[in-house]
Amino acid sequence: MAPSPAAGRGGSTDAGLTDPLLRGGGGAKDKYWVPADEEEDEETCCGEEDGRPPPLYRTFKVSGVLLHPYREKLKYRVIYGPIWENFSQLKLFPEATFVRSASNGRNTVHQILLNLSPPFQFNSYEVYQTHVAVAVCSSILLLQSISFLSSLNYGRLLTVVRLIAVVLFLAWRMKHRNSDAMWLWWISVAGDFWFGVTWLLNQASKLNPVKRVPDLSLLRRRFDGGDLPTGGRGGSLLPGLDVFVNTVDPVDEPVLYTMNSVLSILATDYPAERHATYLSDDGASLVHYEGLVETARFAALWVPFCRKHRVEPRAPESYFGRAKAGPYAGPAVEEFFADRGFVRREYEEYKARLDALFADIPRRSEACDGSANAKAGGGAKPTLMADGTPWPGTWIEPAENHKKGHHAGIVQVMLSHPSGERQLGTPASSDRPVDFSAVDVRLPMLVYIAREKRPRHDHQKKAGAMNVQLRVSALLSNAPFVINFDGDHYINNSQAFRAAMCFMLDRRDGENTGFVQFPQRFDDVDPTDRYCNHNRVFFDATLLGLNGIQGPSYVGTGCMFRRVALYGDDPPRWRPGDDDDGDAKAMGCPGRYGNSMPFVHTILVAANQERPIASAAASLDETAMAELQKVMTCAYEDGTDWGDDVGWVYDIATEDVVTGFRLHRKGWRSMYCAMEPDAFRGTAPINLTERLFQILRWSGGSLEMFFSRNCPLLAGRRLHPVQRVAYTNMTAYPVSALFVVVYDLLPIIWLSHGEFHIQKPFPTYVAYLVAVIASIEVIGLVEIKWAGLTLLDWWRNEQFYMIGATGVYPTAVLHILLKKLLGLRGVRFKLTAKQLAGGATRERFAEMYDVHWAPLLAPTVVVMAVNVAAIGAAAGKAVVGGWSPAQVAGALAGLVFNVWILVLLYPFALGIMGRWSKRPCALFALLVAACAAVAAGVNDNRFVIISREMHQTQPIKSAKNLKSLCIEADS
Ligand SMILES: O=c1ccn([C@@H]2O[C@H](COP(=O)(O)OP(=O)(O)O[C@H]3O[C@H](CO)[C@@H](O)[C@H](O)[C@H]3O)[C@@H](O)[C@H]2O)c(=O)[nH]1
Ligand SMILES: [Mn+2]
Repeated sequence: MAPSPAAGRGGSTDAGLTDPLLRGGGGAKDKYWVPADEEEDEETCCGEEDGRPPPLYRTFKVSGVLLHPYREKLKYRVIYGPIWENFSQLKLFPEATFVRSASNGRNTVHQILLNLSPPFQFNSYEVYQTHVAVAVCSSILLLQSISFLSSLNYGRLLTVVRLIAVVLFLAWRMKHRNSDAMWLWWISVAGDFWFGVTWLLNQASKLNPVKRVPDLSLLRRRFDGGDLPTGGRGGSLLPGLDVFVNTVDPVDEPVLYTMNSVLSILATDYPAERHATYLSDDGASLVHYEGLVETARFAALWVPFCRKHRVEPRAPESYFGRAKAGPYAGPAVEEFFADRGFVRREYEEYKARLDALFADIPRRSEACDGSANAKAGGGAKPTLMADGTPWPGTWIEPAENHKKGHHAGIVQVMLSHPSGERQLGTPASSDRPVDFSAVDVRLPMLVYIAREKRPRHDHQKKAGAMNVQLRVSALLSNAPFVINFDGDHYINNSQAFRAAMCFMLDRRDGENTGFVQFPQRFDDVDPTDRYCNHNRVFFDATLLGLNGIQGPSYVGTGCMFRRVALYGDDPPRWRPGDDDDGDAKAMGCPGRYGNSMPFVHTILVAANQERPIASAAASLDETAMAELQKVMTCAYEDGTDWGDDVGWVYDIATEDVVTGFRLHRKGWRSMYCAMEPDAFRGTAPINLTERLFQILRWSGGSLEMFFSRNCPLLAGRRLHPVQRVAYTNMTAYPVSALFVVVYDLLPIIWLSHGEFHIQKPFPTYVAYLVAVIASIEVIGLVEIKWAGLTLLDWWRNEQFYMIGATGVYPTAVLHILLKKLLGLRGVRFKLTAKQLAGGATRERFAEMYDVHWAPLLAPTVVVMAVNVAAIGAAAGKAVVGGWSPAQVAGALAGLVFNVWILVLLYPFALGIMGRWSKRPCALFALLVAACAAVAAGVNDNRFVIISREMHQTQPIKSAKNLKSLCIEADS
């Protein structure tokens, strides 16, 4: 049974945090979601009575979409059923007023009036439950008012309608092979066909969106106390979790972000003895190492402070940076302000120490040349650690064995694994006026890793780094689950790990769940999201759609994995035979995993979810250290399956999608987990060029995947058929851009030939186009309704598709062609530089106004120029050309097209204007001037003569017509 709301609030005494609310896109938008019964029916008939644990999450499906404009006051009817034990609970929800109730014997129906004013925020579990009820009742509302559509949502209906329109359109085009240039006609028919097919593929994966909402209070009761035989405090039974954080460069990826990410992980609400954090530093820089030392020290204050006052979010930079703090949730409000003040001052000092590292380390090394210098050999000045010994990683002054791409492997346990018992802190003292005598002050394990790098060895970027983390963590803590973060992503909701565990531990499909993906969310994007960094259509619509099939794809960060799934194990559902032994043998085969026997032994153990983590870490003797060093070497993976069937996948710019795909292909399913407040947040590139390089990497990587052995079309039968369709579309999409570019450049022909028709009869063609394009937009609008998005999200998505399609995607296609035909390198993993959030000194979003020229920008500039020219020429000809009304109409249709392209490319235009883009009217003026210039150019002598002589006697019909007229005029 679903828990009663009371359990949600008071159920757990120890952490009693407000259960974070399950993202619904906020308020009334969720009226489109109803509880799904098919997964639940089993559970509704048999609760705990038959000895099986209740489910840890609930499933919701889209029911239908109200197309009428959003109304603030809606009448809902509420079913009195499993959701509430008692209707009086409704009063917890102040916006609800009771109207009346009626019963038919089976169900009691309550009618309530909800007054939801957007944006509507949920802040307690009870309100969420009401929210669920609202979803239930809105479906009834829909059933009554639009019964015909009750089972078929509008989106699906429209999809069918559009499909028919597209088929008719293509049939009509094939029947009327009539154009001013047949070769172009063929290209455009091929393009239309391709657009139709890819649209259909895309739509297929969105037909059954599903939302799943974890039940955190139930998880707490079952695994943290309450219902447990071990009972209460410290006796958590949650499984172990290894957390991976990746970083490369302390400048391009500011150390402060990375350390905030680490702090938010150390302080998260998960039993300290059950998780361990591994920071992988691909630059092997001393700044990261010493920064982590400082962080471990500061964590001793920060983590207990977060626990004591139940602070959110637990990354100090964003906690102290928030303009408005959330409501106080802890038990010691009287001490809060003093404590906070103290911690804040300490944080400022800690930040200053981090900053100082950039000056201190060079100074330290400068100060003592002499002996250490000579010892190191090679003449280069060594970079010294705090104790005066040379740093084994990269040096400021590069030297053999101490430079980027060439250095030894380093592993260092910064915080060792804590004991399983709660450990209370000390009362306030003079040097630390914060009372921790009632707070558990244990810190989880923290490890620094810099893998070995050798010249002429492909280190496989992020995927390589994570595979090393996987092996090192196996030897140290070997948790059955792992979660990975990019260095700039921090935990924004301390319940996130628990939410993901609800999916992993659920009795229905938990054991077949290979990974749980959270959506990516970003701070510091400009308010209008000029470059579509939030990418909401993908994260909130596409991934929800996939969630209804086999699960969302892996998107690189904020994703929890089952360790054995990464090792290439089969999900239980697909394991051959009854005995797990055969499988176990394959799993333990060293050739596959490399020749570290201690590592191979950890593999079978990793499947055991109940085992507490990290006993090994306590006794790190020399042999253990040697083994750790061994699994970090470049040579370790030679001749093994690492990067292929084991771990994160290599030789591709987007390790993420392909790794998730490999798991899906094995038959694992994945789950999508969105929460309110957002589980994790990171930074996004808001400079146009950085952003374009990012999507170049994504589109190039996708194509590479399509043309590799990981092509979705080649996968076996364990991949769900619709999931296969979705992956095909997800990897082949850049190809469409070739046709988009052709269409966008069509005005060239028109400019050079005068009037030109790609398809005749032209008016019918235009009518079809309008219908086909309009319907796709309407479907898009329906989609944003159920996905809970805004018009702006959708519009930016449209715009950015066009920007990508004009320059980036064709470049990606070119890359892959060169790679396949000439064996050149494919798209590379270029690190996305992160801007430091606008401090007092820096202008906010300064990066957005920086113009970095790159060849990648050129094609889009050409497309813009061509369309501006077309507008100008049309204007010029219309003024002096003496056109017939039919011609003017034709030109107007063309004009609409040109303007549409320009409107879509508008953010790009702003991007290349740099600082001028702060005054967008300048752009408009520029456009008018450009048009006038082109129009004047068109207005050449010949043209004037024709228009003067032939004025109104002979309309110019086509290029040929024009030529003959010229001859006439000349003679
Ligand atoms: O040699 C390398 C290069 C990169 N990284 C790390 O990889 C992460 C992602 O790199 P970033 O430049 O921030 O890429 P984004 O474009 O922001 O990344 C998106 O796209 C990537 C795939 O292209 C995914 O891996 C990421 O998770 C996803 O956020 C960062 O933490 C880096 O530190 C390494 O560890 N080693
Ligand atoms: Mn990133």
